[in-house]
Amino acid sequence: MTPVPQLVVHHDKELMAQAAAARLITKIVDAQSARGLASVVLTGGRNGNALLAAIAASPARDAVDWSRLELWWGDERFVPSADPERNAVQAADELLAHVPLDPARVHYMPASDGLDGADVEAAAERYAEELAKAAGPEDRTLVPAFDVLLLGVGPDTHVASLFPEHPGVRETARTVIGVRGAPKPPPTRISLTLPAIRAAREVWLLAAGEDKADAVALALSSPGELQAPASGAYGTSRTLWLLDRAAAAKLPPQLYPPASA
Ligand SMILES: O=C1O[C@H](COP(=O)(O)O)[C@@H](O)[C@H](O)[C@H]1O
Repeated sequence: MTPVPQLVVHHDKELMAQAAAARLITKIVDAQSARGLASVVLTGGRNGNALLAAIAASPARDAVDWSRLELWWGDERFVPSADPERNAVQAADELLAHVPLDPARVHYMPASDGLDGADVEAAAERYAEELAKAAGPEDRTLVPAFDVLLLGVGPDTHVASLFPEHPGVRETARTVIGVRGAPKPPPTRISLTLPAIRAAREVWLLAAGEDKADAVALALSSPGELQAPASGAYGTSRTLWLLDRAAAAKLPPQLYPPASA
């Protein structure tokens, strides 16, 4: 059964990033205590980067055993590996370059100067194979049951690189796709699909700022994932929307959580 989304509304985007960082640190520490390893899927975008920066600034980051963290990406801009537009380059600037990760556990999506060159479909297939190898027999799909999968919500309700009415949002067979002609630049990207996203134990959707208010209201009024891809993103045990007041401003009153800080 699809878990009902839970909403937490913070006062502003800075507080939202700090609270999300505290939440993610705790989640990673708990997963490492329970299973030895934790796995997190990172997002790009302003809110995802603010969350990483807040982790970097938190003294509690030292509670994480960074060498026992598997990192994946939900999407990537298909540009050369050192291009500042890459989500991975931005994540390195904000956090990854400042913590002692095990490089073998950091699963970058391919870049356009990688083994497949400019062939984005082959690059997507390569990432799908890497995910499939990591999926254990206990996983019911071709991707691991990630502890937390982060998604920034775009102002048009896109998540990862799945855009409204775009072919990728209809994909049901593959776990990773090449995206061409994305409405947001750069046009060529790699993305997890909705079935891959839904293999995560917990999916956390991040949206802050007034430019996200329409998207949040639309996605949470269930118009369907074709029109609002964010509405099709949920986890097997929890779906959490982390918002600030500006992004929650257009939610219908029955959805607005009463006791958010
Ligand atoms: O292009 C992308 O945009 C979305 C949302 O970004 P935001 O800056 O509007 O929050 C992001 O989630 C995705 O990973 C990224 O590739």
